Amino acid sequence: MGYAQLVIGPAGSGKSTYCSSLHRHCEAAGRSLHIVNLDPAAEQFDYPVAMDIRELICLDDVMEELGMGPNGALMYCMEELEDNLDDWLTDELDNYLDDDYLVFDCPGQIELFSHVPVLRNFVEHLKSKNFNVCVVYLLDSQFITDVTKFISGCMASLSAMVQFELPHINILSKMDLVTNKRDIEDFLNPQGQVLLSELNQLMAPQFLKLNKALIELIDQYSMVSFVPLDLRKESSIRYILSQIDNCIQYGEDADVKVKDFGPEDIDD
Ligand SMILES: Nc1nc2c(ncn2[C@@H]2O[C@H](COP(=O)(O)OP(=O)(O)OP(=O)(O)O)[C@@H](O)[C@H]2O)c(=O)[nH]1
Ligand SMILES: [Mg+2]
Repeated sequence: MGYAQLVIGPAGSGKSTYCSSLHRHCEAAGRSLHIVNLDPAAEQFDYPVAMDIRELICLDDVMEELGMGPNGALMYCMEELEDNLDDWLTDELDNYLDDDYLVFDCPGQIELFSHVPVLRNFVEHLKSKNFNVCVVYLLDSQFITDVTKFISGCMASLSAMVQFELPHINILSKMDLVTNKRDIEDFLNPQGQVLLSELNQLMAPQFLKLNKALIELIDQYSMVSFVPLDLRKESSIRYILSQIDNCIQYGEDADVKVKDFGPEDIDD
């Protein structure tokens, strides 16, 4: 059994920074973790790159040879990845053993986690190789200063939840930049009714029904829960990692192996 995090979220939400902080944290804790670059446009890394999509395909080559712009070329590269799941990815994964923990640092193009099936198929491939996968969705706390922005962030995360159908953790990144904590606190564990009344106050009366439907949708998917990430605090990273480990049952198998079931453990 392998373990994996798929780190996604809008452009600039802090995915690569999170990956490098996680790597540093695990290194200090003596825990092995490998970060994989899935962004063909990335140029600099603060973490050792264990696997790199740029070994498969180079964004600049695609732009030059096919005359594409940066976004079109990126989608082309990701489709190339999809076409190479059975060879390139499988060969690369063969370098890792049972119990290895991989973290995939993804590009931030939102279409990759809303409707384009590349990453979904990528994850299916990982699952077929016996990986337990958790989606880690990062949202920049700087954009969550009012309820309308919060709702749009939730809806983007929700579309990823629906697309991947995997254990899913929402992270509010860059908490060090939040000066007024009260602005954010309302959104970490918000109450549906409170959000609804704020939304109704901000929007024209013809949106009342839509607002109610949106909040109900978010409530029903248990979406209204974000874990704050403050990279200055080791405890914050540790907490998030423990939540993710829990989702993908990392460490639990080991416990089962060492537990010695005696007759007293058997239910009558
Ligand atoms: N203050 C602060 N800045 C951060 C934090 N995380 C990321 N940043 C900054 O935000 C910018 C984007 O961070 P990245 O980690 O590159 O974001 P990304 O999601 O990987 O971006 P793309 O790969 O382009 O989608 C960089 O300038 C980072 O230095 C944080 O926790 N606090
Ligand atoms: Mg990045």
